[in-house]
This record gives sequence, structure tokens and C-alpha cells, in this order.
Amino acid sequence: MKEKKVIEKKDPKIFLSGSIRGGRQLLETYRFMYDALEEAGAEVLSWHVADPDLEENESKMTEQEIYDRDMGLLAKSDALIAEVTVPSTGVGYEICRALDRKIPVLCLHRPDAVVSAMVLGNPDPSLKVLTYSNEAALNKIIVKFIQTL
Ligand SMILES: O=c1[nH]c(=O)n([C@H]2C[C@H](O)[C@@H](COP(=O)(O)O)O2)cc1CO
Repeated sequence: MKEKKVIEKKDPKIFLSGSIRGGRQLLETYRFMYDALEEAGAEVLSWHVADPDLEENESKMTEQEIYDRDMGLLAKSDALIAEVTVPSTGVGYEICRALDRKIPVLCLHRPDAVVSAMVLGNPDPSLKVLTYSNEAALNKIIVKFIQTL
């Protein structure tokens, strides 16, 4: 009898990207995304993005320590999910680096957001941009995305 190979699916490692110095007004949304991702079976490597005490913790780090840590986490990630409603240099940079790595990138934003053409007009096949109007819709998009990984 032929032996059946069982392919075990590992929890996908996700880099959650959200504005920090660009403004923390959507912190509650980042926290919701973190919870939705973990609940969907993902491991969020950049959990600090959703940490309300981030400023205090990061202030003990040098700029290069922050950069090195984040690039290290991105290198280990299977996909990147970015909330792009609040414009942020760091989020744009991380999206670009993730696309360079050819990992799937999902950008999410509120319907009324003014999102850069560098995201909306980017034809890279690894990039998907979607809008959400409430938490239920956001959760649905996240669960569906995780299932594709
Ligand atoms: O202290 C930090 N810690 C940190 O992890 N980042 C990373 C993760 C976020 O997805 C992104 C936010 O960039 P910005 O600070 O330009 O809004 O950069 C950015 C900063 C500050 O620029």
C-alpha cells in the first residue's frame, strides 16, 4: 500500500505594518488586525506595531536597532499586511521591501483614505489592495488572505 504523505501546514508568519511616526490614530485598528490574524492561525512577528506602549519601548532602542530588528522580522515573514489609511514612510518602505522579496503583500485601507499611487497604481502581481468599511469586513478579508498562504 502506498504511504500517504501528510503535508502539515505551518502557521504563516506575518509582518503587520502600520503607521508609527506617521501618526498613531488607527492604533485600535492595528490591535484589531493583530487579534484577527492570531485568531486566524497566523503568527504576527511585528506585534510591536499594535502595542500601545510602543513609543516607550522603542525609545530605549537606537534608530538602527529598530531598522535592523524590523528588516530581520521581514526576512522571516511569509507575507506582509499593511494598513495604509494613515500615510507612513516606514509602511511604504516595508511594502517595497516585501515586494522585493516576492512575498504576498495585502494593503488595506478605509474607503475615504487618500492612498498613494505608488500603492494603488502598482501592477506587481504579489500586491493586493482592498478597502474595508467595518471590523467585520476587515476580519473577513484577513481570514480569507491567511487561508491562501
Ligand atoms: O519605532 C518604530 N518601530 C517600527 O517598528 N517601525 C516600523 C514598523 C511600522 O510598520 C513602520 C512605521 O513607520 P513610520 O514610523 O514611518 O510610520 O516602521 C517604525 C518605527 C519608527 O519610525
